[in-house]
Formats: sequence, C-alpha cells, structure tokens
Amino acid sequence: MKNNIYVVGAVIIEKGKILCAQRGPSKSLANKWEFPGGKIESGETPQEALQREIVEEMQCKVEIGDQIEQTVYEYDFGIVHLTTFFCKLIDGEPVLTEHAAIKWLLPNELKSLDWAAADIPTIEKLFKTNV
Ligand SMILES: Nc1nc2c([nH]c(=O)n2[C@H]2C[C@H](O)[C@@H](COP(=O)(O)OP(=O)(O)OP(=O)(O)O)O2)c(=O)[nH]1
Repeated sequence: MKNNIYVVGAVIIEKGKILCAQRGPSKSLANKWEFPGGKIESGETPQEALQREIVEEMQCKVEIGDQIEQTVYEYDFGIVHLTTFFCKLIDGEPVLTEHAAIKWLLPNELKSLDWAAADIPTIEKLFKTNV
C-alpha cells in the first residue's frame, strides 16, 4: 500500500503575478515546478502548516485566503493529497532557500513550466481566473 501524503501549496500573488518554485535536481519530482509549501504535520490545520512552511522555505509571511483546489495524485513514491490556497504577501519578500529557482509568472504563462502532476488542476483553474 502506498503512503498517503497530505500537502498544502501557496499560490502567492503579487501585482498580478504568481510565485512558482522549482524543485532541486536531487529531490523526488526532480526539477518539477510546484507551489511553495509542504507536508501537513500532525495536529496542524492546513493553514497552520502553510504558514509554517512559507516562513521556513521562503522566509516571508503570507495571509491565507480561499482554497483553490484539492487534488489527489498517485506518484510512484506515494499518494499526494494537495490542497492549494490563494495567498498574499504581508511581511518580507520570498527568498530562494530550498528551491533551485523561483519565478513570478502571469496566469496565462504558467503552462510554459513543467509542473508536478498534482498541480495541473490548480494551474488549469488559475489559467481561467483573473488574479
Ligand atoms: N510543496 C509542494 N509539494 C508538492 C506540490 N505538488 C506536489 O506534487 N508536491 C509533492 C512533492 C512532495 O512529494 C510533497 C511535498 O512534501 P515536501 O515539500 O515536504 O517534500 P520534499 O520532497 O521537499 O521533502 P522530503 O520529505 O521528500 O524530504 O508533495 C506543490 O505544489 N507544492
């Protein structure tokens, strides 16, 4: 049986652009693009997990808004349950720490990147949304 992995992702929007982050070459889903975030730890709400991950990974603070998508995707290493949320920067600017690269893209530019499979429904929704 594969592990269920519960993950939250932040769609951080500033001046109409969305923050995209590229995974490192030696990680699972190597070089794929994703939204900053990570696994929900026991006892955390999805929002608490996202706040913690963004501070850890991006060294900034966000205000978390509405949920965008909830997807389930079975990778070879486990079943990822990904929930994404609209977020707004409230303190600091994202800093590159764990990721290989970050980019700010317009919603209609998102499909130019090679996204982790679990992210595709969020990308499709953002493509149709005015942010
Ligand atoms: N943060 C994030 N993770 C995603 C997205 N899409 C997606 O499939 N994932 C996967 C990648 C990982 O397997 C998992 C997130 O957990 P993580 O960020 O703690 O994982 P990781 O690979 O960096 O760390 P590790 O536990 O494997 O060492 O969910 C996304 O948009 N954001």
